Amino acid sequence: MTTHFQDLFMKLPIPLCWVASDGVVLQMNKRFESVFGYSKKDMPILDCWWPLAYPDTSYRDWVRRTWNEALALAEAEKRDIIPIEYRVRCKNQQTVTMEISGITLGDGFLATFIDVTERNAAQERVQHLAFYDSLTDLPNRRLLATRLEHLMAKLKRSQRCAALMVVDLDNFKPLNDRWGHAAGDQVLVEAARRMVNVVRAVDTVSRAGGDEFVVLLDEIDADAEHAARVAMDIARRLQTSLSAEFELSLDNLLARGACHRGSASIGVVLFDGRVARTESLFACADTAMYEVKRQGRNGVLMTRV
Ligand SMILES: Nc1nc2c(ncn2[C@@H]2O[C@H](COP(=O)(O)OP(=O)(O)OP(=O)(O)O)[C@@H](O)[C@H]2O)c(=O)[nH]1
Repeated sequence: MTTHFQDLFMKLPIPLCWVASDGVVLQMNKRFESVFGYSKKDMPILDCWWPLAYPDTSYRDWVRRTWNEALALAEAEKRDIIPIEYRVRCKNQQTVTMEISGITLGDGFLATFIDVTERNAAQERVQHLAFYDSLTDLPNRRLLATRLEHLMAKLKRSQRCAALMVVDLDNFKPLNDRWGHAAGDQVLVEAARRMVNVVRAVDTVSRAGGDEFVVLLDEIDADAEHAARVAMDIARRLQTSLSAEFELSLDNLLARGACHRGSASIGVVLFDGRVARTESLFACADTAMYEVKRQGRNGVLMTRV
């Protein structure tokens, strides 16, 4: 390298590492050392880099294979090394996600590194916001709809029954009015936690909005009578869990020992893979739930489509 380019190489604000074809690390720039913490002392040859950067052996094998393939392709087709994302362990034990690419240079290659850790985390946050309720962290309507579609496809094959429940908390507005919105929020979060504890991991507890939740019980049984008993049993357990006292532990309320005794009205619909329109499930469960409200709240009513 001429002095001019040597200077440029060392000072460029992205990590760079130049490796010869025999695996000798010819040079890394300052940014490489500051980002990863490794210097030429740590990695005089490329073989030292792999166990440092990728301590997990199976992940390391995958990285080496994909990197070598990308490098071979770049050499064969005389073009840049295609960028691939790798999780790299730094010397300070932190892991960063890097988009690694580069160019073939001389008889070796020059690797370039772009830190995509933050970008990926932001994408995950956006993705999460699109499918989960921000208060309770439960799946939202959108994710519920997707899960219901998958379940319908499964039920068509298995010929089993499943159940959908609309769970609406009773007298939630007076709670908000008396103790404030933050206290109401706390009850919603706790109600969500309790419901999740009642159902199986394959089931879905989602928040439909306000104080209304929708619970989807995945495949229960092929025998409709037995499935109905199981669904009713779970609905009753949900009802019981929501009737237990809610402690309101907000700072300003603690002194007053505030608590809330809630209840819920639950409409259940049992169905199988023959249902043509999933909207009808929501309508049936909703109607059943409103009937419970009409009869004085705090109850469960089941219907079938
Ligand atoms: N704290 C809190 N309140 C909410 C939220 N979303 C909706 N609400 C309130 O929840 C209440 C729900 O209304 P309703 O279901 O009609 O009230 P309810 O008293 O439970 O009536 P019943 O269901 O007939 O027993 C409304 O007062 C909304 O303002 C929220 O995210 N947090």
